[in-house]
Amino acid sequence: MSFTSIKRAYQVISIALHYGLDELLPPKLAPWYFRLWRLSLFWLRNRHKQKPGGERLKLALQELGPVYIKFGQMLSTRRDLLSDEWAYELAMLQDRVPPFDSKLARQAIEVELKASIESLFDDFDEKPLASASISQVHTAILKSNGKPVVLKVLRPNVEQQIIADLLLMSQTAALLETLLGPNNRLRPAEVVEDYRTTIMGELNLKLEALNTIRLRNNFLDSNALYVPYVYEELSHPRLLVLERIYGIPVSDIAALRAQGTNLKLLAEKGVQLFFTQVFRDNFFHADMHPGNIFISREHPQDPYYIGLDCGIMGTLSDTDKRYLAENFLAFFNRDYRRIAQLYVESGWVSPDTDLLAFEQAVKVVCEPMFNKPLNEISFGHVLLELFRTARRFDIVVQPQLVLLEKTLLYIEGLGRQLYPQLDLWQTAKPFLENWMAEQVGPKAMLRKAKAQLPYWSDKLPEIPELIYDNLRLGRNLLGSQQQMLDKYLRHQQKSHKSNYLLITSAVLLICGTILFSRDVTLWLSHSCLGAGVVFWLIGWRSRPKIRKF
Ligand SMILES: Nc1ncnc2c1ncn2[C@@H]1O[C@H](COP(=O)(O)OP(=O)(O)OP(=O)(O)O)[C@@H](O)[C@H]1O
Repeated sequence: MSFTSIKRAYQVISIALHYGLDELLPPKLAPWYFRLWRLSLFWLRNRHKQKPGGERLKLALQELGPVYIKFGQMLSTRRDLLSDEWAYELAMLQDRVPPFDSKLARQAIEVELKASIESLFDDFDEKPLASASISQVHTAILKSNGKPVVLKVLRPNVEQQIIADLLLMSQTAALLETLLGPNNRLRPAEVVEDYRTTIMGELNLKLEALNTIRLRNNFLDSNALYVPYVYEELSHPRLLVLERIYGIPVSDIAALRAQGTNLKLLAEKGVQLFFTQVFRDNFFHADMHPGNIFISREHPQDPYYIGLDCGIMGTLSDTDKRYLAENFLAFFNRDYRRIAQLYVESGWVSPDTDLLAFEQAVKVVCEPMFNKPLNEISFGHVLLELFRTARRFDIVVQPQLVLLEKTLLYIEGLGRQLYPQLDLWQTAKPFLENWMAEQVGPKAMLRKAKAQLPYWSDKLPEIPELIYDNLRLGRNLLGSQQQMLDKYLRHQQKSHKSNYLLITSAVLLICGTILFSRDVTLWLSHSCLGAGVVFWLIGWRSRPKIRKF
């Protein structure tokens, strides 16, 4: 451990203790040696005793800096692990942080471009447009086409800070894992691993550039989503150059109302967008917080979304998608047995799961939701509750489904904020039903056959040869089977002959012995005994050898 990591570890510990996070640990995690260690750090008192636990955790993460803030934001979506109160507090974490020196930003941009800013851009604004935990955004005009662009550049040394913090986090998680035992519900190591994948993805702006291009291409002809153009040739792992957009932040409802935006249509488009990304494209934006979503200023009667920040994208396997759609449909048909079966069939829970008990548990969580009018039921909460229930039955947590659940919660929250009467089910049901019909109907068979076509056209030339080989193999097999059968029959015949001789020999020997003992004619008894011995010898010699067939 280097001096810097020791210093950071002390800093983390002192902030945690100042907010009394040690007092929030369950007794199992605070054995006597932990309490002794805590007493030895007597000068680090809890200075926020009067505040509730969730708020103390939020404040501590905020003070610990960007990596911990993002961690808290991610944790806030793990409602299967946290109570609602804590999840709510963590969801309020904001990662707006003071900007870093624009000289450093300029330097970093020029290193990536291997050219001076002035040679490629006009009007580079030294004052950042936005400054977040990982990057800072500056505006400029691209010299080559005169179009406004933004330059998103990573903070200096952000990678080293993140790697150091992640190391500390995984060491703490490993310690907690040992203290909690293998069957713990909190799974700290898994949570930290999830986070590592997410944050490391955000550190590579080249990846973000590729994701943005792919999402943009998926929605090129759409009137629901616009994704800014990426200047790929100017984008690098630490720098992203994008078309500048001038939308209204989605959270600014007052501005949206002022320009007469059709909020109902906007909310419905949001839900459709989500389902299109998940079910049609299998590529969904998984960081849909309000800072990343803007609304067009043009034709407010038919508004569209503008999506930014494609650092974290999710995909689902075909099987996951199908089970998910069936899950929603089964839920709205109140078919709880089907839900339980789906969880087992998809492999999300073990095949040994007690289906009846699981079905009952699903019913207990789902049935009360129907006490609400249909337009108040939240898809996100249905999914969340189902995962929570499945957790009791040892669900294997699927990171891609957790991402999806988080995105769904965002979309719903957003939709209801824009248009509180939004009937999610009515908006999504036709989409899901159509999709399901396409997956199982004759159309789906035709599509799957089409998808298999390249494989079969590749294999087709080999087919005659394969048939010939198989026929020859079959003929050889038949031949050898016939031989085995003949051998078996010969063996049986020999065996019968030998048994017959041995039995005759036994009868002659017994008769001979009886005649001899009763002093009946001597030659007769001796002949019987002699014939018995001869029959025995022939029978013994003609018995078949023991062999395997
Ligand atoms: N193409 C763009 N046009 C106009 N403004 C933009 C553009 N891209 C980013 N911004 C502004 O910069 C802000 C931060 O950008 P972005 O969300 O991509 O950064 P980030 O570091 O990934 O932030 P976060 O940590 O919140 O995810 C956005 O909220 C938006 O205000």
